[in-house]
Amino acid sequence: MNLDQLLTSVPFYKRFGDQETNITGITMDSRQVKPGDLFMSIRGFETDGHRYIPSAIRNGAAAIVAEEFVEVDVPLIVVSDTKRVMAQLASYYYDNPTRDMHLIGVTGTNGKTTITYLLDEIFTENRSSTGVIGTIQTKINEQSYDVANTTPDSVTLHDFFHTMKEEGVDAAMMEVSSHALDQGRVYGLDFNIAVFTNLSQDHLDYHKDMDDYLRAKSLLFSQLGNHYEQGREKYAVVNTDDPAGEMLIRSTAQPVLTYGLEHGDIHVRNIVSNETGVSFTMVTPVGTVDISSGLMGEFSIYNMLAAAGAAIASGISLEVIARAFQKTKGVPGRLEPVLAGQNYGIVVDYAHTPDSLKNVLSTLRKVCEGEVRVVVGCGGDRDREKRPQMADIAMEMADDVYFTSDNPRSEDPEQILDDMTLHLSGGFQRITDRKQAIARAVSSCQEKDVLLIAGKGHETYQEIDGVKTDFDDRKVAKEAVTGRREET
Ligand SMILES: CC(=O)N[C@H]1[C@@H](OP(=O)(O)OP(=O)(O)OC[C@H]2O[C@@H](n3ccc(=O)[nH]c3=O)[C@H](O)[C@@H]2O)O[C@H](CO)[C@@H](O)[C@@H]1O[C@H](C)C(=O)N[C@@H](C)C(=O)N[C@H](CCC(=O)O)C(=O)O
Ligand SMILES: Nc1ncnc2c1ncn2[C@@H]1O[C@H](COP(=O)(O)OP(=O)(O)OP(=O)(O)O)[C@@H](O)[C@H]1O
Ligand SMILES: N[C@H](CCC[C@H](N)C(=O)O)C(=O)O
Ligand SMILES: [Mg+2]
Repeated sequence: MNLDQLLTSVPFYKRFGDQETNITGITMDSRQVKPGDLFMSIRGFETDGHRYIPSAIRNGAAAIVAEEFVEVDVPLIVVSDTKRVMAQLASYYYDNPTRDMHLIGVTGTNGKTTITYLLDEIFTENRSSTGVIGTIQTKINEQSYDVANTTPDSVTLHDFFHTMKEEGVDAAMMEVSSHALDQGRVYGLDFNIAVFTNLSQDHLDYHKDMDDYLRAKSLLFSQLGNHYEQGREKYAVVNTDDPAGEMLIRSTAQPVLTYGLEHGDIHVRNIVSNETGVSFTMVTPVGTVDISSGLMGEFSIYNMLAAAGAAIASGISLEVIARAFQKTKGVPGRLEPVLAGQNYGIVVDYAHTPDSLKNVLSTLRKVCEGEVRVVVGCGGDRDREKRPQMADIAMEMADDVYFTSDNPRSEDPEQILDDMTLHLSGGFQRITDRKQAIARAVSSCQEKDVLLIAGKGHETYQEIDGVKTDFDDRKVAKEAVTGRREET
């Protein structure tokens, strides 16, 4: 594409060098630059992309976008915010793919992955062709792609949406993290529906405080635009049982569907919750329907209400929604049972925040006839404030606690465990090696106990000292059960 044509998508810029230039790709990483690419210089958290302009040009960059003047012999475009301009350029370059599909964005501290999976199941039940972007994978129809972030950068996103359009996807659901909103990764995407799940302690390594975290979340709702200008049905779907919901409602000009357990446009009656799942009557503005699902716990009802809200706003019938909830197999690594022929329960779950740990432990408490045991750690290079909070929850809610490592990344694992445990007076085991911690916990289990292995869920690695090695809680737990059986 011609550079002049591409630049029509950017309202304000200064151009140096007016030679005719053809652009054959957009990239923000000098190491990925191919001849003909437009190189975006991004000031990041680790380094400054402007430092790599010479290396981008050596790799064949045809033009540079930067936030300051630099002497180069290819066209230079100077703008005030390269991250957001990158999103505008990517939208134009990939022919605004999200304008041609139904796009649902889900934000909130917990439940995003689960809700996008439920929406995928609902839209598939409705015979749509679907695309999903999130923590576990990007999925376009049946094809799966690996992802480095829950919400990728704007070029990767537009590339995915372009592929979705080519593959005939008509409904896409994506997780929108607060980091992505803050960094403009989703800027320029044309969302039809924005969903809010809940707000609780996390990411205070990144956001200044909880208000700052909520402000980032609110960008998804202000981005929904103006209903009348767009001429397209757009909705916000908001959990009003969460106090943060009100602020998000004020952030959007679009109509809002609220949900909550007892109050809200969508709410429930007659909840039955046990070890086989939940059932309830769902009351909605378009009618009432009985729901029965194998998903466990009150928090799963919230996730179903959020997904139902987005589906109802998309015009999908209650019958289709109920059928999808009935059929759902759940999400990998979310309350996933480990079945190795043992007479006690083992569950792997991605709870890595205080609120999610509390929810999962309280769900297991209600169904466990024996002792509840937990193996849990906290991630390195992430929110330090949540560490003692998660430890307190484990101590209060479980009968037997094993503190261990969960992706220490560049941090000293002992320091993380100190943050979790130094304020405690005992009554727990501290085993830094996660495999050993799981083996010890498994060896303590008696008939009818339940062991929760929390924090890593679907992850298949452990990152120590910046190096990722294979590690899958589900496999390690199975091996521990087998090992215990062979010992006896
Ligand atoms: C802290 C953070 O959010 N970092 C994100 C950010 O990278 P960064 O700003 O640190 O980039 P940087 O390393 O400083 O580099 C700056 C620029 O120089 C460029 N560069 C760098 C080196 C070089 O040789 N050449 C070169 O061109 C880089 O490509 C980049 O454009 O922008 C990148 C592209 O979008 C992200 O991949 C990266 O996510 C990192 C990997 C990360 O761990 N992020 C986490 C905190 C995150 O975003 N998590 C949320 C989910 C959280 C949740 O919901 O639980 C997510 O959406 O994934
Ligand atoms: N609505 C909810 N409220 C509280 N906790 C929840 C809720 N839904 C799921 N959880 C808990 O949070 C964990 C993560 O769920 P899920 O992966 O759906 O959330 P997420 O928002 O995508 O997380 P991430 O921010 O890591 O992408 C689950 O394993 C479960 O323990
Ligand atoms: N998206 C989350 C994942 C946390 C998962 C947990 N296993 C950890 O490594 O902290 C984050 O990056 O904060
Ligand atoms: Mg997720």
